Amino acid sequence: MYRLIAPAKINLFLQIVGDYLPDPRYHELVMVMQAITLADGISLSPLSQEVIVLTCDHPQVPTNSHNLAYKAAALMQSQFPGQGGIEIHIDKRIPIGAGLAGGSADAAAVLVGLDILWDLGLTQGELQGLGGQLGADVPFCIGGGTALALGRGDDLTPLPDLDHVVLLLGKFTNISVSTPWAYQTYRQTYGASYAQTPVQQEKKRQQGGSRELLQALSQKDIPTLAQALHNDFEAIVLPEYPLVAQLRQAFVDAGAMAAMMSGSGPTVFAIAESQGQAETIKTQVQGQFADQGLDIWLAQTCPHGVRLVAQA
Ligand SMILES: C[C@](O)(CO)[C@H](O)COP(=O)(O)OP(=O)(O)OC[C@H]1O[C@@H](n2ccc(N)nc2=O)[C@H](O)[C@@H]1O
Ligand SMILES: Nc1ncnc2c1ncn2[C@@H]1O[C@H](COP(=O)(O)OP(=O)(O)OP(=O)(O)O)[C@@H](O)[C@H]1O
Repeated sequence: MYRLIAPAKINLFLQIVGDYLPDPRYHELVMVMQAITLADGISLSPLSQEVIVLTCDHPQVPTNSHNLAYKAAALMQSQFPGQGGIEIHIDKRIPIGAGLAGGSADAAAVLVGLDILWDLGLTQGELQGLGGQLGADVPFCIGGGTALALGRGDDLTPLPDLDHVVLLLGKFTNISVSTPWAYQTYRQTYGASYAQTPVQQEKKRQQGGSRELLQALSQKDIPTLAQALHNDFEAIVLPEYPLVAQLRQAFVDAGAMAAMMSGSGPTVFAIAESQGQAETIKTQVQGQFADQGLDIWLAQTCPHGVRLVAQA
């Protein structure tokens, strides 16, 4: 049995530039993505029959072919036939529909795990190419760390690692945001202002503010990086979910360097100066939203993606 961990991600920067020119169903993005220590556990066991059996300890996660981890196994079976079947178990720790790429992380873990189990010797680039067939976030989840993500979000350039920056993550139990809804709503609201040509897109990228964040990152200047956090989705998610906006402000009022929504939301992450300060902020903010179903996790930035942790 092979056991892997599948780190979640947050978006330190997320700019929607316009339509993704080869395929206008997608959006052209500028993102800085960051793996974090909050991670799912994935167990893989070979089966002699060419079947896929998937179980998960979370009732809301589908255990059929709608599960992204199942899709990853089916893709690997189609690309590399004759390797037998696989039993997958997911210990779900990443909140669902949270903007943390929970499904994408699990899919990435299945790709990496089957590459090892079947001794395929695939390169990271080949694994990321397979991941891109499953979803835009999957390629990043394979290698993790810190990366600039352009195009659909799967054109990745590794960036200097952020060393164990202390984070708080906050999500209301009864609020989940569908990523397709977020993009559709963004397009309905702002589509008229999309950059239409490659020249306009490049100008928008240059003026979007990512340069300041990338400079702070290269200098490991966390306070400046904190002020350069950005997420275009906030403009449509925060008005729809005022509690999320209040949570973002509460983290800052309690002393966090900065707070920002991750991905299409609704998780809000905040940067703390230390583990101790994070504990204090957590207690204070938890008290402010008592009885409103707020979960808060402590985590850190993580320099890697999927990792094999045990082999039995
Ligand atoms: C919001 C982010 O999580 C930020 O990291 C990602 O952009 C979303 O990545 P993801 O969930 O893996 O997205 P996919 O599963 O590939 O696509 C889901 C839907 O999101 C929209 N989508 C996704 C990525 C992208 N660059 N433009 C889009 O418009 C498309 O309508 C697509 O049908
Ligand atoms: N392995 C999985 N784990 C969690 N959800 C999954 C999985 N496979 C499929 N899903 C479905 O995907 C939907 C989105 O879940 P997920 O946790 O990936 O959202 P997310 O974190 O917002 O993703 P992203 O940040 O990539 O937009 C869920 O409603 C669930 O039905």
